[in-house]
Amino acid sequence: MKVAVFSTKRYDQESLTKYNEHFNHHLQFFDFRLTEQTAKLLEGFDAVCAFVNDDLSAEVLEILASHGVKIIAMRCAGFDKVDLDSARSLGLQVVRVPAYSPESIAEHTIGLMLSLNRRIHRAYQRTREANFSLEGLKGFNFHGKTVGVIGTGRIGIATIRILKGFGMHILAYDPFENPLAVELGAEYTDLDDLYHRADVITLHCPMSAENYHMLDAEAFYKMRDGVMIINTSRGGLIHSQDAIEALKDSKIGALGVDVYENEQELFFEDKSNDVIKDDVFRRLSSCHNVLFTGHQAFLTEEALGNIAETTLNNLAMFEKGKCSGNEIIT
Ligand SMILES: NC(=O)c1ccc[n+]([C@@H]2O[C@H](COP(=O)([O-])OP(=O)(O)OC[C@H]3O[C@@H](n4cnc5c(N)ncnc54)[C@H](O)[C@@H]3O)[C@@H](O)[C@H]2O)c1
Repeated sequence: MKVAVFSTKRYDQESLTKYNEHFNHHLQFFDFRLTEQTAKLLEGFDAVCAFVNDDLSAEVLEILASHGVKIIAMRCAGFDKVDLDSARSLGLQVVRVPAYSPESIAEHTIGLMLSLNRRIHRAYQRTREANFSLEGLKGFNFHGKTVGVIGTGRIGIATIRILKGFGMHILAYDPFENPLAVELGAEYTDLDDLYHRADVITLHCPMSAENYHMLDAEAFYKMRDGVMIINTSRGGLIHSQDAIEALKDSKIGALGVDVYENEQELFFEDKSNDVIKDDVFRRLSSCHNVLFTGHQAFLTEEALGNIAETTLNNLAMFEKGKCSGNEIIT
């Protein structure tokens, strides 16, 4: 298949090229994002391979379909950027990589928790300047504390497995209870109770119209003072402006985020020579108790390999008229 691969970095190109030896697709890499403008380049392509911040709105999908594209292969788990109704009505298939390595995201989640709690990000800066003062670096034991896990799918379960090792009491919320979570000792409860009791809250649910800004001023109000919040899911789950107010009031004691609601303007690029115009981001990132990573939770050797192999196989199965099991349009 002739595949236009958008938003590629060197690590994507290396893993896709390596695994494509078994598939022989014709891959053309673009380092820029898919937008209404770049979609116009796609005459003669059968497929588009897109990533988390590519634009797959109705307008873009219409351009792709008019150029003869038949399938969108998301090389990620989330598909919140794809207008599925339009894809369906245009006869476009959409495939994804549902589970490339839940442990990669779970381990990054724990990395954010530990760094924030024990102020490792601050200690790193200080010791480089021979400042060995411990003032302001006090943390707390995770052992015996309560963590609330919102979303108990693949990544939520992988995270619970690690949290259990810390000796934490685990609360869980998910509209569909997962027996694996119960087996691991998690206690399912409703959101209000989770907000009320959790010392740490970690988000592992997908982004949807219903849960857009699920953590807003009203939700923060119900939480414990000084709560730690971790988001490695999707930026739109947190109302960033409300989070700033909750940080100012010390309602949020620590915020660790790998995703941000306006990340498409920032993440995956070197902006160190630019003046960042996003004031909300600037205010958040200036807080000593906020730790950002730039959507890197997936970035492990194992995850990249699985993403490449599954994506290329999804396309190969479509070409053969077969199902891979990773179709979103059914
Ligand atoms: N930062 C990264 O690099 C990265 C990488 C992969 C995935 N993700 C994000 O992680 C999310 C979770 O991935 P997964 O593989 O565990 O998905 P999954 O489909 O296995 O699990 C998601 C779970 O969330 C539950 N859920 C849905 N709506 C909910 C709600 N409103 N409240 C609570 N739970 C709800 C579902 O019932 C399901 O059990 C993805 O949707 C994606 O946004 C981020």
